[in-house]
Amino acid sequence: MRKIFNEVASLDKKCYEKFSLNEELLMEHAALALKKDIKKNIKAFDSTVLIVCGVGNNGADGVTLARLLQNEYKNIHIYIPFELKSQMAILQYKRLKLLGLNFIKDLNKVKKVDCIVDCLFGSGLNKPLNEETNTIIDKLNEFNSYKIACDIPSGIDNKGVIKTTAFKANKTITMGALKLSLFTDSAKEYIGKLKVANLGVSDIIYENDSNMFLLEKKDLKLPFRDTKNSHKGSFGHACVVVGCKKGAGVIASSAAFNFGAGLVTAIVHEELQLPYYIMQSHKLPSNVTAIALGMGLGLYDKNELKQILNTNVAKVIDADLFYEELLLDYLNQEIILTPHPKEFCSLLSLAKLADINIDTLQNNRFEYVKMFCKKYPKVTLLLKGANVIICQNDKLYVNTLGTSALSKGGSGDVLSGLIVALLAQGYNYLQSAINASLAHTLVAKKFQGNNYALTPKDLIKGIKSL
Ligand SMILES: NC(=O)C1=CN([C@@H]2O[C@H](COP(=O)(O)OP(=O)(O)OC[C@H]3O[C@@H](n4cnc5c(N)ncnc54)[C@H](O)[C@@H]3O)[C@@H](O)[C@H]2O)[C@@H](O)CC1
Ligand SMILES: Nc1ncnc2c1ncn2[C@@H]1O[C@H](COP(=O)(O)OP(=O)(O)O)[C@@H](O)[C@H]1O
Ligand SMILES: [K+]
Repeated sequence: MRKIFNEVASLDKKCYEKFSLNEELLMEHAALALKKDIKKNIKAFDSTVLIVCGVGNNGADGVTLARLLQNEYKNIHIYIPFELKSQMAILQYKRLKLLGLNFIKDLNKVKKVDCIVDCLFGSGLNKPLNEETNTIIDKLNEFNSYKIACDIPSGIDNKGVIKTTAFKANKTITMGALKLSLFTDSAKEYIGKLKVANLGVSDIIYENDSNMFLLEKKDLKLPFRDTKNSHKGSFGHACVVVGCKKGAGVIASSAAFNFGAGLVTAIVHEELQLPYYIMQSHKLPSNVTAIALGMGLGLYDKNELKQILNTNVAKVIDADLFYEELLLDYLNQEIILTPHPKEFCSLLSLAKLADINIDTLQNNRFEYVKMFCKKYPKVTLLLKGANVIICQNDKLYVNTLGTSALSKGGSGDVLSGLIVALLAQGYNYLQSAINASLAHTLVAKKFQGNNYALTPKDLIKGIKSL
């Protein structure tokens, strides 16, 4: 996993004050990282590279890049639509002028471009884009070129919100370290592949401590069975409470069994047609080790619910339970909650933390997650979305590995099943949420069929061979 920061200006400052680097040095490295990626992806000398530079230091990165790319390609077009403001941009521009590079005045005259580098705005975007900038960005997005965003796609603000439009990158090369603004659901549409540019000192020196992390494939710890002298009881007994919408519980049960739970029982009111390896019972078995509850619940007897919730074993809570006030009684204990944004809005309202709509939540996902986990530090919260956020107390993790193939009824039920399987097998709450989420998203990523075709069954099948 990699550390994520709210901002990196303080990390840059540390480089200057503690390690005697300076702004020019960092910028040269920023531009070098951009150059390296372009050289790797654009091979032919005959190519055209368009560098679009804004008024601040993001623009200065672009101007510096233009200098480094001179004579590397036949056509380097530099487009500076507004008057430069930052001292570094003015200095780099002066150097560029002396080298005699090609500035363009009218974007409409550019017909074919192999690579576009967006250096309009970076971390300094602090107000809505004006009409002219919107038009420039929309025009850039129309080109069928390899598109790189310098630091962050222009148009995404420092909270990760897109007010009007944003540059749609194939790759974002972010400077120094990962910033939280890169990981909102809406930013995911624009970021493309994400790479961190080294600014001249190693990560260990550049970065400070952080409580926020980006999850990576290599973080996944599958529940491999290392013990030889084992029996089914060694891997726990997961119980899934099946509600009115029975499919949800059936999917979760099946996912749990396939992810290693030694025994799985579906808690049902009436006998269902289930895979033969899933047991059925009207009440919780005495040797239950973990419970999944809430998915497809519908109307359910409150006393029965309380009885299940009062059982002293690990639990993952999903879906309909986020609309039940009685859940509040269980939030001061260790428990995993897996709401999607609408359910989380309900939860925030029940907890009297906020009365907000989904848009407000989506524009402030990290803030609300942190606020909730501050009030309930024992809860492990997994907020679903294009980028999943997992938070416990003051530690926050982001999983960006999911794809829109997962935007289907039943995907979340599979996730609950995976989580309860890991809880049953003895993973702690945080590790259960993290590893189940990683497995869930990596299976979707690996899926061989068309991305509209993934079913819960495919997900469960994919779990077998991750
Ligand atoms: N140590 C550093 O400062 C480093 C900075 N680097 C680059 O510098 C960038 C940050 O530079 P800046 O802080 O100058 O910020 P930006 O280059 O993102 O832009 C800030 C400038 O744009 C103006 N502005 C903001 N929003 C606007 C809007 N909507 N419409 C019109 N003008 C607007 C501001 O008034 C300011 O003049 C980073 O994203 C990164 O690319 C890198 O070179 C690495 C080192
Ligand atoms: N565009 C997307 N990119 C990545 N993951 C997604 C996307 N859309 C949905 N998901 C994931 O799919 C799952 C959907 O869960 P949920 O909404 O609870 O569905 P259901 O209740 O029907 O099972 C979540 O884990 C969510 O993060
Ligand atoms: K940019």
